[in-house]
Amino acid sequence: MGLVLSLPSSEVIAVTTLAALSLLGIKLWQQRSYEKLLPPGPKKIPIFGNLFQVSALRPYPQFRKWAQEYGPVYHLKFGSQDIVVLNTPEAADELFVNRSKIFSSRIAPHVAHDIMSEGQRMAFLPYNDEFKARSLRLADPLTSLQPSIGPLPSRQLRPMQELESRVALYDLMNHGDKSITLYHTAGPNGEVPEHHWFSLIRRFTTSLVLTLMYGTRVHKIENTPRLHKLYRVLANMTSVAQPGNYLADGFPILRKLPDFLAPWRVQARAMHEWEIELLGGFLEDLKAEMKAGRQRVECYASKYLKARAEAGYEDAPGSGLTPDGQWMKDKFVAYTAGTIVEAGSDTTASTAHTFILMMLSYPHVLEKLRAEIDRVVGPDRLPTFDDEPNLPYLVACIKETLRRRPAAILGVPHANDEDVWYNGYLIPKGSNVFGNIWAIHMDPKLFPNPTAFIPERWLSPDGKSTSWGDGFDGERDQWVFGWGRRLCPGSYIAEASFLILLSRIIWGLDFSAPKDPKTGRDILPDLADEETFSEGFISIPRIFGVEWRPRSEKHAQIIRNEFEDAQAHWSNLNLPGDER
Ligand code: HEM
Repeated sequence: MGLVLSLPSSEVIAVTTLAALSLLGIKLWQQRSYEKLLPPGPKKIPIFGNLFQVSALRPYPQFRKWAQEYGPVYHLKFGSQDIVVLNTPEAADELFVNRSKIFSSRIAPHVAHDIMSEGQRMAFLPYNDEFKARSLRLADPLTSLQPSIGPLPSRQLRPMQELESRVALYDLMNHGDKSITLYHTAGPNGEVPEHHWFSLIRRFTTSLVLTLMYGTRVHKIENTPRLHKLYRVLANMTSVAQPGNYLADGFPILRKLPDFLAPWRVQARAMHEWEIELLGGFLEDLKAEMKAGRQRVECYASKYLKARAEAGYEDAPGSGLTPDGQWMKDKFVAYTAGTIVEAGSDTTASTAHTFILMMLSYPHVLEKLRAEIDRVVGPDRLPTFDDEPNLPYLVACIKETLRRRPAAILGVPHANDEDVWYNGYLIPKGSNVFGNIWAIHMDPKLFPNPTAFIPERWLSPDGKSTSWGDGFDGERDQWVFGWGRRLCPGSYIAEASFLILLSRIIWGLDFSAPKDPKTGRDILPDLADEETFSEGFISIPRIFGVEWRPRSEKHAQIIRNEFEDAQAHWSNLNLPGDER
């Protein structure tokens, strides 16, 4: 017979309680010791961490306050998700650039990526084989878009930027005062009315990325439901993907709930159907035209489909990669090209909107800029890309706009594939690591008087040159396009768009804010008020009125002639002409 311990029941309870308390004590001690290894940060509450201390849709003001309190790096917890925030260029360069092998992944937002995008949205892809297959194919010299940071391939788009900017200039000129005489209100989700001047600049940026990806253009704004849907898809994505917006992102355990207890899943699936109708529609149209033998301008998607067909995958429906892991199937192609269309449209357009707001808010800057452009270009022709070396103040004004109000205000967080030690702190594997662009751009040690708009801060001491400063490591002096291997692949395209569009606007058009009939003062959004800008991880200006007119009849005539000439080019390129 075995030994049977027979303790009185009160003793059993005492021993069990003691054991449980000791275990809990050890666990808490381990937890405390572990927490001491992490970067400093605000106090966390059990289970939820810091989730309720920050606005899910407008986190950047609080992220900046914490940067001022905790210094170069701090740690947060959103549910079970570790969040690490880097607040100096040195910290971000060290992890995202010098240790890019480890810090180039993403923690995909579960609801936005896994469900709504069926795991196919490129900007959220982890640094895995799918990402690399996508990148390698994009890097193929046959395709139009170079994947990372090379300035040269983006030049292929310049002829289109040159032509499309003529159309934008003509549109703004003819738009006249519609933005102020018609009373415009944004839609319930911030939708921009099609008659508003914001739409005219968006048409320019969207048309460019559509040409690049699908070989077609946006030749009209009215009655283009697809165009309007594109912006709704984009706005929806930026709010669904915002970290902290869905509990299921921070608490993986909730993902096991059945549908009837997980309304977000049902919603996100419906959003997927709604998105793919648009993104897949672009691809299906192109395929149909290719099958019918109709030629579009060479573009990324047509080259990709041709190359894929030659490799034996003419039809490859579905998500993910082909069985050999080499080629994207249709949904993946649609999301890849679609991501570039969405990533390249509103970020660039909204920065141009912000630029106009800055010019109206700082008239002495506008005066100085116009004097530079008039001196270099004169009244007889439009500015061109060749003028860039002689327009340092323009480049400085664009950079100051990007600094003062970066569109992707907290960037897109990276994730680390291993535990990492930095400055004596542990950054746990799988953290969501933010480069706090907003705190860096607003740091008075780097940018004295940071809320003021001072283009001169970017000029060389003799005032004669400005570099874009977004190249490789050491040269960088602004961080609006992110870091390392995930650095924005469209940065050179965006800069060229700003250069050609904004130089032409300043050259050819006068613009002013509407006046308050009572006070006679300009009605302009307040730059100090966060509500001037939208919520979501792309934070962009809400619509505001501007009156547009040509600077002189001579300027107007040149703008009309250049627009007419562009129509001939569209026809030669087999692209639709502008309908107004
Ligand atoms: C003012 C304009 C723009 C801004 C502020 C901007 C900003 C950014 C930022 C901050 C990132 C994340 C970088 C990182 O992870 O560190 C990004 C990624 C990306 N951008 Fe841009 N961008 C702009 C224009 C464009 C344009 C014109 C295109 C396409 C033609 C584009 C395509 C992309 C793509 C595809 C990604 C995802 C890259 C990846 O995940 O590897 N962007 N952008």
